[in-house]
Amino acid sequence: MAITFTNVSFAYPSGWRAVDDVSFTVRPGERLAIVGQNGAGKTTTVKLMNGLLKPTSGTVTVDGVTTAERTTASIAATVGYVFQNPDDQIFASTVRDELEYMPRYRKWDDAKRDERVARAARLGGIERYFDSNPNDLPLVIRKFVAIAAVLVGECKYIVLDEPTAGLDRPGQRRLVGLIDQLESEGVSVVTITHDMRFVAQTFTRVIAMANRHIIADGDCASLFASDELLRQASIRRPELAQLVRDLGLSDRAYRLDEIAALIPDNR
Ligand SMILES: Nc1ncnc2c1ncn2[C@@H]1O[C@H](COP(=O)(O)OP(=O)(O)OP(=O)(O)O)[C@@H](O)[C@H]1O
Repeated sequence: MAITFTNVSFAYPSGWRAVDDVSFTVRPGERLAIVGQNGAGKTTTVKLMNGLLKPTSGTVTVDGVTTAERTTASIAATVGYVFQNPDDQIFASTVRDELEYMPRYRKWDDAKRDERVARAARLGGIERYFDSNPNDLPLVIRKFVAIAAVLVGECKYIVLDEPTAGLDRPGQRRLVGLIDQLESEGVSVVTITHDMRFVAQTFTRVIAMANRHIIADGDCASLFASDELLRQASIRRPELAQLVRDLGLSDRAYRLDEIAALIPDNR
């Protein structure tokens, strides 16, 4: 059980090759951040995961079945995709209708619908907005409506495109809590992000992309330790990692607890 890319390339109809010979696997319950310069191919890569795009060459399999043989709607039951801009996703005139769309489409019975909708709304912290028109809600809440609408489904893999963009601190905390909860349930979370603080706090595995290719796939410490990889991917090292490096304490520490342990006790 996994999402597996094997030598995947993708060219848009214009002929522009956006992803070139990419191979990697996303395992159940894993959390993975995909980072890299603008135009590196990150969004194209995650759209290949849920069949929004199909490879031009190579194969993408979801739990053993190639996406080329499945409809996007059927893959979406396994791989959920939350758009960067909630307004590209939300279409219903109340939050309740938005969350109940999928159960209706899948013809779930009322008990299952109510249970899944209530859970998703609780995870997204949006219960009190059920009867609101999403257009009347602030961006932070709309982002959680979009996430909750995907969580209603029983996806084993969830893709979040730039989830922290536009989020305030409480929103970021809620997002991290939600990712923790999904991990505990064995759901994989794949995130595209430019927010290196979020990556450092929330992810252990990170894929860096540059110029259509994967240039690194491993732990955050290894990526943050390499000036060359950061340069190629146009990524800035998180402030804490840079600070401990400048102080000569460590090349690999980047989390507060690790850094605290490195500081000599001067009392
Ligand atoms: N529909 C399209 N038709 C043609 N080219 C496209 C299309 N969508 C994206 N591209 C091009 O493919 C390349 C990769 O785009 P992609 O959106 O995957 O990059 P990205 O890494 O997600 O970038 P960003 O961080 O800016 O979102 C870019 O050069 C982009 O201009």
